[in-house]
Amino acid sequence: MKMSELLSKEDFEKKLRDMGSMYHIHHPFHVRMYEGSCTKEEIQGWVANRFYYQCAIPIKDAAIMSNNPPIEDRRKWVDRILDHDSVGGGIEAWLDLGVAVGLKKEDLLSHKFVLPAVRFAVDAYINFARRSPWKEAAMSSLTEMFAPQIHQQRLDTWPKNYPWIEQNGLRYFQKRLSEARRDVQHGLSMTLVEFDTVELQNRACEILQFKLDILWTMCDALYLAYELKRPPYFNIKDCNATRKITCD
Ligand SMILES: O=C(O)c1cc(C(=O)O)c2c(n1)C(=O)C(=O)c1cc(C(=O)O)[nH]c1-2
Repeated sequence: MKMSELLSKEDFEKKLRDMGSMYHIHHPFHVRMYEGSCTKEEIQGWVANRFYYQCAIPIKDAAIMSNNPPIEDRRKWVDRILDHDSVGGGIEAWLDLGVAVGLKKEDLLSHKFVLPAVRFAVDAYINFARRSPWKEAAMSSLTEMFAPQIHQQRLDTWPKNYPWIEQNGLRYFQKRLSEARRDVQHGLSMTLVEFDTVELQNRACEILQFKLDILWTMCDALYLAYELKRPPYFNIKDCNATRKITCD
């Protein structure tokens, strides 16, 4: 609901943090994953589809850089790109996760299992970063306020629930715990200072909702394809465009 009065910084932060009640950690697909009810194919489908998001993150961060933030912010933003793109960084760690769950690196890199709705949702994030003023695009990363909990949940439960996954594949989640907290410190302090009218505070909430929608929509696509077994064209005879996971 829209605010009609300017919130204090404390109340504005609380309002943003309260939106964590819509984080994808609560999506039924993630709940099943965390509880240990996912099949190997479901885990593989999630890892392969999420790789498209992983690849998009440094691209959207570069798009934010191209929209001319001040140098102090650019210096911090470079670290975000390196977190993912450097040698041994997030992209490589995610590829290791792929191998740990039984996927081939080349299949991940080809994005051949990526569902159309996942692609559209992730592309919407990149396009938003390209077209928006840098502060709006930067604050859209604030779903990361809620991310350490979801990474920790995986670290705590996957070894017990999915013993077939090689442990070294979980390095990505460990690595993100501190990186996400550092990103949030910067993104949140900027947002609390810069979004300083009632209109801007409402705009910030709208943007955070947009980002929550992207993450939730990705889970919806996974749920439909892997849990309900209704990927696109599932009812079309002999259709080879269903992005069915096929590996052994
Ligand atoms: O595993 C997750 O659920 C999850 C969620 C999010 C997020 O909330 O956007 C990110 C990540 N992971 C992540 O690993 C990551 O590097 C990241 C960067 C960003 C961003 O918007 O800049 N979000 C996320």
